[in-house]
Amino acid sequence: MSDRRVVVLLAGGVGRRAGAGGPKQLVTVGGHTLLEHTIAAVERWAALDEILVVMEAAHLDAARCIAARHSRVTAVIPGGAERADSSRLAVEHLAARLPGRTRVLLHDAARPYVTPAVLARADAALDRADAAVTAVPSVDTVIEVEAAPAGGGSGAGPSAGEAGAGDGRRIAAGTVDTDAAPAGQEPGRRLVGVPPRERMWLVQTPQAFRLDTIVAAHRIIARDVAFTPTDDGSVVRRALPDVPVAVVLGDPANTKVTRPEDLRVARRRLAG
Ligand SMILES: Nc1ccn([C@@H]2O[C@H](COP(=O)(O)OP(=O)(O)OP(=O)(O)O)[C@@H](O)[C@H]2O)c(=O)n1
Ligand SMILES: C[C@](O)(CO)[C@H](O)COP(=O)(O)O
Repeated sequence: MSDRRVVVLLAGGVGRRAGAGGPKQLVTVGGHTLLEHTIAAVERWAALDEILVVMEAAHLDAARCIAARHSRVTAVIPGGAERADSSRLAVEHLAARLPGRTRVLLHDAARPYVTPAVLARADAALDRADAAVTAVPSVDTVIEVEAAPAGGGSGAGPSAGEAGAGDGRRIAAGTVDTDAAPAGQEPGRRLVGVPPRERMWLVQTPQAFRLDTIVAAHRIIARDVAFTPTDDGSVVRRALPDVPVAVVLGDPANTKVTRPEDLRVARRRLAG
């Protein structure tokens, strides 16, 4: 019998950056909520067995109402405070009833443009690895930045390619939020490093794992309070350094709805 394939849709965020006044996954775009668009996109993958939805706790009823129209959604469970908490709750929920060999694809509900081809590529990677992420090569040069010293200091920072000052004030990946400051009032930042572009890929979801691997990894990092992962591949990398995390080609079109402009684009891309 072939392995069961479960897609976990992570919809446990509150959507602060999208500025929609509530979780963006419940915003209606082209006649359907973003969550429904993502469920429908995942349902187009022929190999799918089931979908588990993780929803922000205050909006469980709305998600369950949506799920009732999709027979392959088997449960809607509450998420946690951080994305990694939502992932951990999801995989623990699955581990309570499914074998360790189950193929689990964790996917952002905020990525409604996912295609069957990308889901299939992530899934196929599990034939040769226990963990795999989808990613695309960066077409832009990636820079590392830190907050500029008070007074705007343009002082000489480390040269291109160096790791940076490491003074603890570096802006962590994922926390640089240009929406945080009104236009024209950008906080001062300076360039401290330019990693070689050919090594820079932008990680996306779906990310695919054997259930026993991702459960073990999340149990380990749940005790690692110094670690604040922004995706599940990095959870495996940190918790189980001997487990290779395969990288398979994602899709530049599989973007994440994060900011208000992404919702405007979604209205065009997901129209009728
Ligand atoms: N505690 C959390 C936080 C996020 N997510 C989900 O993970 C994906 C990426 O999260 P993000 O884009 O950060 O969404 P929000 O947390 O809603 O955004 P914000 O940080 O702007 O509040 C989304 O599908 C989101 O719903 C989750 O399941 N549980
Ligand atoms: C998992 C992810 O989509 C990979 O790019 C991303 O890290 C999610 O970030 P978010 O801040 O939870 O949207």
